Amino acid sequence: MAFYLNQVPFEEAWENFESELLNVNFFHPREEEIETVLAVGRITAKPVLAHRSNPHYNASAVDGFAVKAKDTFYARETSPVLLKPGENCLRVDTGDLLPEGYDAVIMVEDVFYPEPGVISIIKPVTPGTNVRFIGEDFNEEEVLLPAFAKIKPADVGALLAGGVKTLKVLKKLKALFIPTGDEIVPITKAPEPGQIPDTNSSFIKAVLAEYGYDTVIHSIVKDDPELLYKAVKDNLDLYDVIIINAGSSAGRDDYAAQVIERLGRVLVHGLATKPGKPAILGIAGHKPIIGLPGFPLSGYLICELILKPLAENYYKTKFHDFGTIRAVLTKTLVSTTGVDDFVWGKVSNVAGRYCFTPLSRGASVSSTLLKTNALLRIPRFSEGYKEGMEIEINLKEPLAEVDQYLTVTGSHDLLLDLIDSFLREKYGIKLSSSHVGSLNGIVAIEKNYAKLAGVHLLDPATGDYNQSYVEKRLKGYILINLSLREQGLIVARGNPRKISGLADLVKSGVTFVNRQKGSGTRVFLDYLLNKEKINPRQISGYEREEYTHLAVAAKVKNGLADCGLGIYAAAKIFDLDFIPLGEERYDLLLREENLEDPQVKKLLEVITSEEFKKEVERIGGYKTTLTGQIVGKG
Ligand SMILES: Nc1nc2c(c(=O)[nH]1)N[C@H]1C(S)=C(S)[C@@H](COP(=O)(O)OP(=O)(O)OC[C@H]3O[C@@H](n4cnc5c(N)ncnc54)[C@H](O)[C@@H]3O)O[C@H]1N2
Ligand code: MOO
Repeated sequence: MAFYLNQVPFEEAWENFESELLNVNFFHPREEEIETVLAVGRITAKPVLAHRSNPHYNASAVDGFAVKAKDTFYARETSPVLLKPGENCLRVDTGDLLPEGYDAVIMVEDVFYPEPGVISIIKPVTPGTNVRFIGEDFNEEEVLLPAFAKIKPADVGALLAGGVKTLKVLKKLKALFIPTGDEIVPITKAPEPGQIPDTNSSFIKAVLAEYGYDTVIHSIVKDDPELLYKAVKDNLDLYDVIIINAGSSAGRDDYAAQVIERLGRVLVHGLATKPGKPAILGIAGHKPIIGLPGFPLSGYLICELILKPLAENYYKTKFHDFGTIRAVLTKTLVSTTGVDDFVWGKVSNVAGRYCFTPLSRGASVSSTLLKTNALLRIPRFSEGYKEGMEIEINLKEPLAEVDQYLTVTGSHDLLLDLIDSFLREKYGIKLSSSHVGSLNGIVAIEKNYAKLAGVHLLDPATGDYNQSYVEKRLKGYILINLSLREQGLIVARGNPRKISGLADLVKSGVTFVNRQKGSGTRVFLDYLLNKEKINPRQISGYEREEYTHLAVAAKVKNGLADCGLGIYAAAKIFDLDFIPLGEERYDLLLREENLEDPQVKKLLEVITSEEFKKEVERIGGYKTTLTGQIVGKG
């Protein structure tokens, strides 16, 4: 075996892989003939020549009268030339064949009708006026498309005009995706604890489709080296690329490398990347075999780093490249040297500059895939990047779409999802929210990392909300109320622990799930605990932190905690019981200058609309008496 879980820089690994594939002639074009009408997105294998000229006959370019130019030579306003349709001129329409013997066309609106059966012309025309001659557009045998061109929708029209009904394109790369693992079950089955639904197969197939692969999904192969060996061996001749999913690392049931080695050669096992470390690159029977790490983000990255360039080399074209932009990093990222760290995040435009907010870096976190629109690479010689630095990021969607985002940060509230739906439907604006808690939300507005922040911070000294906290950091700000909302204890349905208030949290056996420090809910809890003279250290689970109301409710629902503090709406969604503890003010904080921002203005239109307020009241646990009103300024 060439390398066993070595850490090879990915460029080096790719170069090694590519040169081995060149040696076995893998990138040699393989072609097939297909119908032009089905060719969009395919890559031409050869130059495509016109089968006929366009136009293929001399045609009138206008509605008018076909004439012989020499007959009009003396036409003047003062001495018009009279012609007789049917005798020395003919009525034609746009696209009609130019009749034999005629060489120009005069538009109907340039002609006068002095008497029936006669037309009068007051300006001469030259031969060819308003005529499209044979081959004016292109001639038979002319090259319409070069080899290795990606066929666009508009190309189809031109090809068909040139009589090209079928053409030679590169055969699509055929990939076989083999999901492996005793714990993996088909997505059609409800997974039992310990079982994992085979989400990778469909996900990676869809990713590969964007790079021009046709992927077939093999049935799930158990962790048995003989079964995996057979699955690969039996299919080696039928596919261009074989992908073995999971079983790539050094676990007891990780057989991918061993199987590849039996059938051919492992070139690389282990990349100096994070995620994606255990990837395997091998060759058997002149075919590339790739061992994809099982975690979704790891597998996705290997698609980007290896399977994408593989296809680009074969098709000699680039796929889904939206380029790079420079953006300000909103959070410090620490990275291990020696490893290229890839971080997915969300980029949006705030106050004329792009801001990049990293998402969770866990390789198994599917929600990162849902939210991301950009990828950052921290090179292996770097220890990371500091918050506030300008960095280069790789876009994963077009810049025009990035510009549609309105960034909201701070505390999480379910109404933000509702606002997002309203904004998308009415104005094509997309809310991009990240949840960092109220205090960090204020910091984000101060640093101009977001246009809005949700805040609900109770000042224990005054009983008022938000203003005193914001004043400490910001000048020129505005607080606009989003809603008054009920906070309380979220407990299991039927309240089996008989919890009636905070005092019950210290009862023996009662477990609690908390919100993160800096969140408004946490401040509220600590305020109440202090008021009731309850020692937080006596609460079992006080140290367990979640980032959203829904996450707290989900913990209670799943029996992982007996109760948590959160809003009524979260309890309702999970069909849990709720013990109200008080009403709080949830406001949106923004810089005064952003009040005139077009996206912010639309958001204010949404939240002040009756339609929105009605929807909010329907959810329950919210009051809209102050919604949309300026409740603080400074
Ligand atoms: N001792 C070591 N342990 C691990 C190492 C290591 O170097 N030494 N590397 C870690 C890294 S990094 C990764 S990434 C994973 C990769 O593991 P495998 O490729 O061997 O995959 P499995 O362990 O079989 O599965 C991991 C995980 O992937 C998910 N999975 C697998 N198949 C599917 C599928 N078809 N659909 C959805 N999800 C799937 C699943 O969550 C598995 O639990 O190894 C670390 N360990
Ligand atoms: O490659 Mo693993 O993906 O770092 O988690």
